[in-house]
Amino acid sequence: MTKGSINVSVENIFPLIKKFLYSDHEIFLRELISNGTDATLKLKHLTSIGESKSEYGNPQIEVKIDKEGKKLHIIDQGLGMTAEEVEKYINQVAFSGAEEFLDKYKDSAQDSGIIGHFGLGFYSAFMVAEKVEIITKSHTGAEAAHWTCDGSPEFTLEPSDKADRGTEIILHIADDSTEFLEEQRISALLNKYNKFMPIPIKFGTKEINDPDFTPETTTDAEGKETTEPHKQITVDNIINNPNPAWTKQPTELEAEDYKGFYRELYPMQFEEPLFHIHLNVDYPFNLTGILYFPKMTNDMNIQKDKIQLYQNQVYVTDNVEGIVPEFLTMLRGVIDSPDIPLNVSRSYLQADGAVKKISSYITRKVADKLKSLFNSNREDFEAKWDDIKIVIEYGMLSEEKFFEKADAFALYPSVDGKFYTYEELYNKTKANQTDKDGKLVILYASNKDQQHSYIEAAKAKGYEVLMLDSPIVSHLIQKLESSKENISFARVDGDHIDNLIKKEETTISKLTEEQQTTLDTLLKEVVPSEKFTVQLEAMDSDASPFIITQPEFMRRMKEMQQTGGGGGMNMFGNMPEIYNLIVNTNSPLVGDILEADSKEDKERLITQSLDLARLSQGLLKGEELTNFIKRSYELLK
Ligand SMILES: Nc1ncnc2c1ncn2[C@@H]1O[C@H](COP(=O)(O)OP(=O)(O)OP(=O)(O)O)[C@@H](O)[C@H]1O
Repeated sequence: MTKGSINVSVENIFPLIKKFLYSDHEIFLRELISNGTDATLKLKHLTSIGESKSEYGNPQIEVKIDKEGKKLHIIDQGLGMTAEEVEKYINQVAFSGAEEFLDKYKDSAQDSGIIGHFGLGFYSAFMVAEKVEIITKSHTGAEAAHWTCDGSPEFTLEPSDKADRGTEIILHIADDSTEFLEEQRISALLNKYNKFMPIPIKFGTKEINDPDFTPETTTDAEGKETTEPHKQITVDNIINNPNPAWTKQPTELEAEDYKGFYRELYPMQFEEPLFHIHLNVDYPFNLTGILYFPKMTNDMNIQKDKIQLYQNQVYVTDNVEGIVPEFLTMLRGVIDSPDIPLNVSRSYLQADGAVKKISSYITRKVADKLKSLFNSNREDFEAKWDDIKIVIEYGMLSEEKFFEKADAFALYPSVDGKFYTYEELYNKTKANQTDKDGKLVILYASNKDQQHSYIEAAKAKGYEVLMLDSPIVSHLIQKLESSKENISFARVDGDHIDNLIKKEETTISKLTEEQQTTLDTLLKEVVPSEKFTVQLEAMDSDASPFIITQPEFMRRMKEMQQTGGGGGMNMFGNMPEIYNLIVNTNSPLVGDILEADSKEDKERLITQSLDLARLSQGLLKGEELTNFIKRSYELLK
């Protein structure tokens, strides 16, 4: 037996490991299973190139709980270690790794974004164990070795009679970590970290129906049929799928396979994804993965953190911030890359060149996929638009490259259910909706019911009205206005239609200057000035007499503030709601107001008309609405 002291400068490293890695104790299992997987894959490689005489076979990794003995076993059939290798890799190399890790992250240990992202390896076992044993037999056939360490720098190393190739790690679970002797806890951990690892992982056994057994049906004397019960057999409970869909080539997979994998990833999700994007690149970095577009609501916040990040099929995190462009964090799926540095902070990640390349590759790939979906089946794409627009619009706002590419597939639906690309929209509206200054005005609505009368007024002029209702639409409009030449967007209820798209011809007012002054004075007496800015306009005589509008600029700034961004524009959020009241001086009703006999009658007509205008904008509520209805009944008498 060899006794020795692990060569460390810290007197006793284990309490430190425990203390600093407190929040992430559970990762020990992932680390040990990863080591077993590495050892197995290394052996596979050696046997394939003839460097090992050992028979590779069908190796698996077994996790076993010994509740009474308070032990947890992790057993692999990988290449194993000789006593010299244990001495070298465990006593010297691994330990210096652990020591270095602690040295580096002692101060930032609170940042659990760092901890748990590898680097600690074998010694993470001491986070949960008071004593650890390694019993290992090398594939070379050398005598097996038995290493024991109780958490102090002292260890023992002696020969063992282990006959079969591979390594068994035995953790004597510490009193404060007995949760790791619970089957459910281990099962949940395996499911979280090891669900897609490349070597089968056995955790206990399970009963299944024997697939080779066909139950016989017998008929008794009375003609009654009885079928034998199914025969149950006990099989290994393999907790992982060693060949998940993303590790395969897209050509090997059918649509059904992608859907199946989605269900495997999100067993609690009953809705099917809309479509998938298979990522597969090996130069200048390695990355595979499958991203899914789920059905999306207009709520942007609740759906993040669904993309899982793996490194060589080992689960790392579901926080892919910085690696996946933000707008795509609303998607689901997996990304697997050995090239993403994991034991560094998030801010470093964002500055890392390789990571930036990965992020822009993903953006490009998503844009290409969307374009091809649009080109190959436009009808289907249009049908899905409502569910995907939030991601696309958000992407257009946040990634310039995506904005450029999205021109080919971003859609602008009309209130009549037609869908235009930007180019189509431009060509369709250019002739009719260009104003006298040569600017194209694109009209839109956000609510078909509320803005019905305004939409109708625009349509009566032959204008096209878009239906734009996602929460970030004001940001998107702002972006489009600044990137496209000579266009502006106007919501249909922003002003009277003739003011939204100003043409040369002006309608002449029927009222004299004097009558207009009288009207203006009258209106100002009745209409509360803190709520409405009165504006006299000579319009078609059959257009509405009173119209309430909200200026585009003000409304948009307020909306942008509500959905974030907008820098220091907080002032808009605090501004009271103020509307324009447009009075059509050519309307017969306005003539009637001027000619009414008494001042009382004049005021009554104004109040009634104002209330009707407010009603059509959904602004008449509460007591004012009650009074309006009362007054209207009076008029009918
Ligand atoms: N189950 C095992 N079978 C064979 N060798 C092993 C096994 N576990 C550990 N080793 C050896 O011990 C070394 C140190 O392991 P450790 O987990 O500390 O670091 P690592 O696996 O090299 O890196 P990482 O920090 O990413 O885990 C390994 O590189 C390997 O040579």
